[in-house]
Amino acid sequence: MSTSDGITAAGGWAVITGATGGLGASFARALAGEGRNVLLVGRNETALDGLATELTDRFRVSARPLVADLAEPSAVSDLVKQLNELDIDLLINNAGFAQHGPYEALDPAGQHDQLQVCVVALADLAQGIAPQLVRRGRGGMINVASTAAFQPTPYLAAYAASKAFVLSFSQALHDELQGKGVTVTALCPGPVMTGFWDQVGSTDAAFGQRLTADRVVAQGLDGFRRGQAVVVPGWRNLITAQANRIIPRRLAVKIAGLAVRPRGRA
Ligand SMILES: NC(=O)C1=CN([C@@H]2O[C@H](COP(=O)(O)OP(=O)(O)OC[C@H]3O[C@@H](n4cnc5c(N)ncnc54)[C@H](OP(=O)(O)O)[C@@H]3O)[C@@H](O)[C@H]2O)C=CC1
Ligand SMILES: CC(=O)[C@H](N)C(=O)O
Repeated sequence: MSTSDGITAAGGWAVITGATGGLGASFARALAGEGRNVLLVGRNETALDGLATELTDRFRVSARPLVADLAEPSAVSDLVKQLNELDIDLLINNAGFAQHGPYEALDPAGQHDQLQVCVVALADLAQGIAPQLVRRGRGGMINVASTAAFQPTPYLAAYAASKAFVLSFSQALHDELQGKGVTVTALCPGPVMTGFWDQVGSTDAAFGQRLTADRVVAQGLDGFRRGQAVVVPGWRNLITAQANRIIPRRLAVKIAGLAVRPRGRA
């Protein structure tokens, strides 16, 4: 059985990082609902087990939980080895989190982990599976960036920079791999009310058009199937992203900082 994007439903696996909730769980449900086998990666074993059971029962697919802390370089290299023992068609590089606030007040270990998860692990996983995608000449990856990728963002400085990396990296890979039958898409959501914001601790930085996780995922998968390099769900988010490419960068930074500044703090 083969789906419209050429990804084999029977046998081929989709790997979803950050599958324990939010966008990742929504990707897992959408893909399993199409008959894909799914490998669910995250740290919360109970949540992964629960989702794997749900997907197996509902959709009669294989759903495997895989516990890994992507802030740990050795866990990422172990994961790459495991991925190469499977027939992977699709990588959803989704795990990530943000720290918000005045830079000097942010937890240094958290900042370091944020870069490990959002940048280093994402790039290592992409490179880990690229050879098998190219060898087969089909499938691809969706790398989850953000509307924060389009401009430097005060109070989300490292997070926005990490998402700018994801956007640039994905656009470059898209160009390299499209001639080899492999699609790479950067998905750039605006605010989605997931556990992400509980982890951030406030919604002060939730700037832009709010959409549900299911809608963001549906648009991401649709854009991927159309071979798009970049998907920005929501027309208002798309206009803001485009405007930030046109206006002077200094002005874009100022506006972003005003939009997401911590309320009630300096
Ligand atoms: N929500 C939003 O407004 C937006 C989100 N995004 C991006 O979307 C992606 C998904 O976020 P969202 O679903 O909203 O947030 P959630 O907090 O709901 O999900 C984040 C996922 O990332 C996983 N994760 C975090 N740290 C690690 C780690 N060290 N190792 C392994 N997995 C980890 C979490 O799993 P666990 O805790 O089990 O490890 C969880 O499954 C992120 O990359 C985020 O930056 C982009 C734009 C807007
Ligand atoms: C500031 C935002 O809402 C952004 N899309 C994100 O959190 O990644």
